[in-house]
Amino acid sequence: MKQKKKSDVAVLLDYAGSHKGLTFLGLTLSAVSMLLSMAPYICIWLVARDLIAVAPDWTRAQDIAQYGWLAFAFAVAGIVLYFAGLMCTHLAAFRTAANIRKQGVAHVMKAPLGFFDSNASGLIRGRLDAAAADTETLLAHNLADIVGTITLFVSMLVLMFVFDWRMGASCLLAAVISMIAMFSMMGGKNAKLMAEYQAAQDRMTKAGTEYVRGIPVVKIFQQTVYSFKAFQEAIEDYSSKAEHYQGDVCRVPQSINLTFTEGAFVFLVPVALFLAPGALAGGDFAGFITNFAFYAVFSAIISTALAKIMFAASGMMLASTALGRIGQVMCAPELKVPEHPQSPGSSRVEFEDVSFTYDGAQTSALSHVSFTAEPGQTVALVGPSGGGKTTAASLIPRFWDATSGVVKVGGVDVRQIDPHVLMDQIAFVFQNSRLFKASILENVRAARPNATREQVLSALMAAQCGDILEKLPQGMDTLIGSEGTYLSGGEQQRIALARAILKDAPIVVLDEATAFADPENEALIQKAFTELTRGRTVIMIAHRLSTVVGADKILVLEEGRIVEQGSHQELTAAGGLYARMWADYNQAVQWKITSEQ
Ligand SMILES: Nc1ncnc2c1ncn2[C@@H]1O[C@H](COP(=O)(O)OP(=O)(O)OP(=O)(O)O)[C@@H](O)[C@H]1O
Repeated sequence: MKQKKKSDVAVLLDYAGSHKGLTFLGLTLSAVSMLLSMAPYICIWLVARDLIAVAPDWTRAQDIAQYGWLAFAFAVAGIVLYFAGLMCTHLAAFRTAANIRKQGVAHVMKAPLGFFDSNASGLIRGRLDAAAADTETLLAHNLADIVGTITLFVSMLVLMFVFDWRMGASCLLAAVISMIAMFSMMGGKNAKLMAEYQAAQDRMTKAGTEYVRGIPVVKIFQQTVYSFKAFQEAIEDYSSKAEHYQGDVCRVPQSINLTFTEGAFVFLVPVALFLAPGALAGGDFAGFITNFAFYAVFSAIISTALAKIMFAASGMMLASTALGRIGQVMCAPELKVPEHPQSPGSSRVEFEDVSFTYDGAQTSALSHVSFTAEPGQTVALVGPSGGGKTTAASLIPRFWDATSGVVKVGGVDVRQIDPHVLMDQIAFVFQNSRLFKASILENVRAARPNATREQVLSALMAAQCGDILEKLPQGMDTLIGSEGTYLSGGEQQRIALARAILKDAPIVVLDEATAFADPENEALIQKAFTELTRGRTVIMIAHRLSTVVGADKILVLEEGRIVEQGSHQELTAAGGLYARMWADYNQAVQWKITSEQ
């Protein structure tokens, strides 16, 4: 059965949780305040009625001061309740937005780590933050305005019968036409146009951001005209859509809407002129004038309420888009946690006929991969770019789960191991290991929060970071990334290695790229690698073949398959892909040495 889609307001109220009551209280106060704000108009009507009744002997109108005070009291009470209502809706809105942020972050925390690879965490946080903020206006202001306006319309229907239904109907008619014009801009086929217009606006913002981000590359390669093209196309697309929507589609309904919003009395005057002769003949001209005065003044509130509804409609759209973005975050896949977790028996890593396809990809990144890394062994993954090395390594700490086949650690399927226990078993170092904006001490200690300073220092020394500590003013207490303390790529890599050394996990997954490093750094990184991998099971993604010569086993991955495996000697003797890669590597080294001579 097709499930009925929940309205945006219902979804928001779900997020409000226990603060739902506060929202309803705020909305009730807003409705009551709208009723109170109409009372002064009735008092004005009473004053006008009494004055006209006693004219020209005004002294006989004794109750008018009393009506004046009453009007004042109602107005003040209306304002007080309005602000009290706003306070409730604001509190509820802020708490709901906080709930959205909390629930979003809690959900994202359950996502597999690989999710953050394709969805930068900053982007997720930014999206969640902005979207949560966008819902605030709806809950804090717009809903109260909508409830206030509905109250106004119901009261108008009542007032139509209390005073003069024909004049009341003329005011109501103006309001109804204005609303129809407004909704025609947003409903039907215009809703699709509006969505396209908003999508074009989104694309333009993204293209602008991309353009600004790419400025350094653009400058280096002198590609100013080319790079601006995408941004320019996005701007042109947006402006043509905006012109079409705002200019062609909205011109007429917008004009009608504004005319009737600002001139809610347009039908009142002709209706009054039409009714005047009858009132004169009927002998109650004074009553007629009084009613006219009431509706003429009352039409001012209609304009204000309609203007509020217009803002509310745009707030609804903003919140609807925001809820869509929040929904995307909430749809992040969840890492399945085993009900009866098992403990890994050793540091053996095993792939049994493992295949893996990324979400949305046409081809598999890994196909039927099987291999074993015995405790203490080093297994190197080599092969052409895109062969699946990083993917294979990512399946061990469950960045992703295998699409088919089993990845085992210590004889247990990784999906059956408690994620925390699994993480404790594995230390991983990637090419661009991220360091936090914190001290070196805290960065390294992230691996083992209860480690002492001495333990951190000894990990730093094992990772060959002595020279880094020496040149920094506060040694390992120096904050990284602030006040000019920036570390080179190779230096950052060594700090990340210290972190992995401190973790002291039995399995090490490492991406051996030394792309950042100068020869001096490279030698130090190699030493740190040796410290880190000693006595551990190591799965190493190797980019430079010199580092894999001593590996116990080398797996050559091409297009997601293991095409060769064996030791360096066996593979070079086999004369296959590895032998060709090795020959190419030596030639490149030779060429480097010759050109440096
Ligand atoms: N997050 C992702 N989403 C979709 N496809 C991906 C993703 N990451 C990698 N791929 C694809 O999976 C395949 C294997 O990529 P992988 O990064 O594992 O190769 P690799 O051997 O590590 O390459 P390199 O040596 O260049 O780092 C490639 O075709 C790649 O395009």
